[in-house]
Amino acid sequence: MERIETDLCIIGAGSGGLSLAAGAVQMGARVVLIEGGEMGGDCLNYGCVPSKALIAAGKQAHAMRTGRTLGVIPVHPEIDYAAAKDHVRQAIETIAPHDSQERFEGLGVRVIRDWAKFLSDREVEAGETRIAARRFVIATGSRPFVPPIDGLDQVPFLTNETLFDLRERPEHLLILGGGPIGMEMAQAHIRLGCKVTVVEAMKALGNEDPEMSESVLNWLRQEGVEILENTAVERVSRHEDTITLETASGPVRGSHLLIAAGRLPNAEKLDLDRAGVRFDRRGIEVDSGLRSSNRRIYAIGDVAAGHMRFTHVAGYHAGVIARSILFGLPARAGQSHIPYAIYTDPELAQVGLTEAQARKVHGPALEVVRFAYDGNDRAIAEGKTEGLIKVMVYRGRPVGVSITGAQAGELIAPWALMIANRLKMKAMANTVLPYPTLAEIGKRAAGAYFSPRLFDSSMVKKVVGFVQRHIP
Ligand SMILES: Cc1cc2nc3c(=O)[nH]c(=O)nc-3n(C[C@H](O)[C@H](O)[C@H](O)COP(=O)(O)OP(=O)(O)OC[C@H]3O[C@@H](n4cnc5c(N)ncnc54)[C@H](O)[C@@H]3O)c2cc1C
Ligand SMILES: NC(=O)c1ccc[n+]([C@@H]2O[C@H](COP(=O)([O-])OP(=O)(O)OC[C@H]3O[C@@H](n4cnc5c(N)ncnc54)[C@H](O)[C@@H]3O)[C@@H](O)[C@H]2O)c1
Repeated sequence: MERIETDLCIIGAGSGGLSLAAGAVQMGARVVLIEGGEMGGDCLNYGCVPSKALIAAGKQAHAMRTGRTLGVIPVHPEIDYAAAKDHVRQAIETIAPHDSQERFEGLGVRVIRDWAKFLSDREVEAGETRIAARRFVIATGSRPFVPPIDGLDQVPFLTNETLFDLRERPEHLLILGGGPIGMEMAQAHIRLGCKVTVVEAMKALGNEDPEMSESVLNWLRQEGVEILENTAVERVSRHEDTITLETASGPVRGSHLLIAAGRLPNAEKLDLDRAGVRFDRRGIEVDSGLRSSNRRIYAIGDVAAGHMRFTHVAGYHAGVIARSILFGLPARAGQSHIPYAIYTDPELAQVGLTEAQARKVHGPALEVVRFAYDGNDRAIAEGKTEGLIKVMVYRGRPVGVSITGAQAGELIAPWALMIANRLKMKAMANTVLPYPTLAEIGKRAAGAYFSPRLFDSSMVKKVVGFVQRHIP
């Protein structure tokens, strides 16, 4: 048994753990990084990267089937599903060196490839190594939640951990769960020539502003995705090549089943009770500085309870605790400035409060300004006029922005900057943007905020009248 003493021991080499390890070692800390599975975690191997690569393949197929309004005669593309998966693999392999053991060892990190568990609040064991550290960081991520449905254990099903290895094209993909994973994969698969049915127990994209999610769901339905909402699955069975989901409104049949019903934190196997770290089904309990119930042990990313589960959040958490661990400075992780996007087509992006949340917090003083894509020249030129931005403004500052439409994930960026830096709406209105760009949609929303103040104001009219009459 090898024994190591170090400044910082990080468990999990995914989005959070890798960011922290790279930063900490380059700032002079001795760092041990423990990874039991694949370097790069969920995002690289089973999440963001493969899903976005498959979405790109679907987009390409969709472009070939559409375009008549632009004068391009649509064709029926021949889909090679296995080759699309080759593209997925290629994308992962291209990015993998950046997250690799070799790269981190090159930076000076001691990387241990095994599963870690706590022996006490000062010591962790991983395979044949015991690590004592001044601080521990748990960055073990999450895994798919598989609901306890009668018969499911007898039926082969896919999750995000196996879907991207599937090489035969599903004839009819059933998706249990209409969250971001379910809807992104539904659209990618319908575009790659599968039939797709989503069965959602409550409301699909139910965490989003309903006006925004409805627009995305309508689009998906138009493309042929069947979305059954408020539909509970009572039993699952398989007969030969057919999987059947029994629901109150009748059976739903398909050839493959993807479970996308939410996530569970990877916490149980860490023997956290030995370290005095409290956790529950939502994850490891953390304070505003991401410290667990044991102040020497932090939790970041998907495993931290109550925080949004995104790659950029895990990276942000790494930055927050680096300040506290490396410099002993106070640091807290906020949520109100965190943007995200759902990469359906059209995309859905959000930062800060939705309209309903903002109305609850700010009451009648809240102003909501809107601008539709069909008023943007670039959107018209490209035939992408489906979409909307809504900006929730309180006392001259945006407190939330929702966008659906082409490139919503890109268009949310300046609003994330505005909210993170508490900029006022005039910062957006004062910005000059190139014409014709979709980015002007944001500026037009800021214009919609100022227009009534400028154009409906008797004071403004008086001042202008005075200047015109009296100033030579
Ligand atoms: C299909 C899908 C699509 C997604 N798309 C996006 C997207 O487009 N944009 C976005 O921002 N987010 C997306 N996400 C979410 C994103 O992947 C996660 O939020 C992110 O990976 C969380 O990072 P993390 O560091 O907390 O965990 P992970 O990246 O999952 O890393 C955790 C690591 O810890 C390791 N580990 C676990 N237990 C132990 C142990 N006991 N010992 C040693 N190692 C251990 C695991 O093997 C894993 O490698 C997606 C997720 C999925 C599933
Ligand atoms: N673009 C992105 O950034 C992106 C993409 C994919 C995933 N993610 C991350 O991964 C996380 C997980 O995504 P997800 O879609 O699995 O989770 P989710 O929790 O957002 O959605 C799961 C859905 O499944 C439904 N559900 C649960 N049990 C069910 C059942 N028995 N039958 C039918 N429906 C059921 C829920 O009502 C919910 O709508 C997200 O929260 C997000 O943070 C991000």
